[in-house]
Amino acid sequence: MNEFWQTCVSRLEQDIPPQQISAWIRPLVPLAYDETQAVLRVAAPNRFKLDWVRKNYSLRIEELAAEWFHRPVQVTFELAQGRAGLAPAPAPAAPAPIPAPAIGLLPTETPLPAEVPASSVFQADTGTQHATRIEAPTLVLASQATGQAVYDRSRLNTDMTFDNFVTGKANQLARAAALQVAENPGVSYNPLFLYGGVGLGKTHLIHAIGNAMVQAGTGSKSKVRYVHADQYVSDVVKAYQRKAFDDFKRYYHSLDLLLIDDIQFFSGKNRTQEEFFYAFEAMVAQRKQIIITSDTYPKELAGIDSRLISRFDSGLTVAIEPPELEMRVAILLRKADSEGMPMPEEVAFFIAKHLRSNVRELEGALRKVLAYARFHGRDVLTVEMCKDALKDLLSVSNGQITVENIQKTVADFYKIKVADMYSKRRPANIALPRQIAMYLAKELTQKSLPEIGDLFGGRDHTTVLHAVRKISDARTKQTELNHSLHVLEQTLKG
Ligand SMILES: Nc1ncnc2c1ncn2[C@@H]1O[C@H](COP(=O)(O)OP(=O)(O)OP(=O)(O)O)[C@@H](O)[C@H]1O
Repeated sequence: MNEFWQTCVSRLEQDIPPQQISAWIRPLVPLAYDETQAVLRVAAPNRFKLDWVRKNYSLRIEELAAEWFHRPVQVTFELAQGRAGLAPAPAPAAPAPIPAPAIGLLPTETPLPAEVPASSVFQADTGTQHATRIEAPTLVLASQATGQAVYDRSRLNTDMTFDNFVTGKANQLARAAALQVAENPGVSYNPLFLYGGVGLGKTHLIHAIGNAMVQAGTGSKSKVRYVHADQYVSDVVKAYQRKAFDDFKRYYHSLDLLLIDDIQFFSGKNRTQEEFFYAFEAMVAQRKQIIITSDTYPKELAGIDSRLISRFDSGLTVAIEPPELEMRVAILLRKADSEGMPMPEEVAFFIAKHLRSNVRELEGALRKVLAYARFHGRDVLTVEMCKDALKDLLSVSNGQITVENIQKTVADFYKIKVADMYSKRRPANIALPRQIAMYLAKELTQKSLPEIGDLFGGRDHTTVLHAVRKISDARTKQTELNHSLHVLEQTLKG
């Protein structure tokens, strides 16, 4: 069941932008598949998400389920027990106090996509006087009382702060740099460039900087802007369509703080890169702070103009690495606490020992354990309960380094599908990670070359040998590759 769900989410990721995946798909929890009725039950964390997902994604999920289970499948959605669970990860921008009505600057004039009915974009938060629109594609805050919609222009997620950012060896440098920048924007490190694998806290940290600046009064909310690179690209497209580049430039060049997430999405988008280059130059010249995140360090970014790469590297570049065991435990304890269900240390150690790759994965596991506990009416978490709640996850990560672990970890790291590890496809962005996974399989497991070949879609042992030689040779010559391998080995060894 969980295997189906993981595959289903990866397939949806190919069709749906990442922010919408985070907002709508990740918060869903597959509950059960009834084989006799061919019914798949899926839980949504609240009524709004439930309605939205049912309307917009149920057909696609049914198609994927039919493909997986080899028969027509009906998907039913229900509210998660007690509407419990962690906030979706990463959470969409959080409700904030309603600011004074804003006159839309270009990015706030983004029309709703055609399929979004105006009546459904506001989610009433029972008992409160505000409503929140969730990522479709921009965040809107509205006062229900007055019916007056205003945009939160900063797009800051107020849930992501320094206070709730757990620190350890893996991220202490990044956090120190982020704090320094929040205290001295525009003068200490400009730009600050944070890079690291998926789900390691880059987005969290840049929101924390924005929130700290707004709170300290060093950045007025209207002059701080968080933007995902995808959104920036779409703002450029809209400026194009409306011949509104002057507005676009005026808006971006006037910011005090620009937080731009996942810059690797600029790859191959030349006009976007050009506009960003001008914004960058204008802001840095005026000592306005820019903070960038990416899945890799500047020189490794593919499809990005070398002028930009050299600018990215001109401030401070810091890595966030996968969390070590103690940090994973600390994160679990902290997050379980904030969910009102304290976790005994032995339970946190048990989960952390088995799930090593990133914080988002830990949050997912915690969500499952909490949902399981609530469903079974338990108020104390135990290791036995975790074994049951996480059995699908644990069978993949059973504490030992297996070829399956390696394939999943490498696929996550390079953002490709696990299925690509066995497929016959050979584009370079897949072939290299696959060779790396073969190399690690040889290094870190007892498997023979033919056994490894079998586990990689029935490849010949000479193919594996070639990959092992190639990667071990390349790592002695390429510092970047060596660094990536080091991170992967660390993740796998926990
Ligand atoms: N050190 C940490 N302490 C507390 N929570 C964390 C920490 N690191 C990450 N998280 C949480 O893990 C989730 C994923 O983090 P985040 O979205 O910041 O990752 P990311 O590095 O930006 O990933 P991606 O590259 O996939 O966008 C978030 O809910 C975030 O709050």
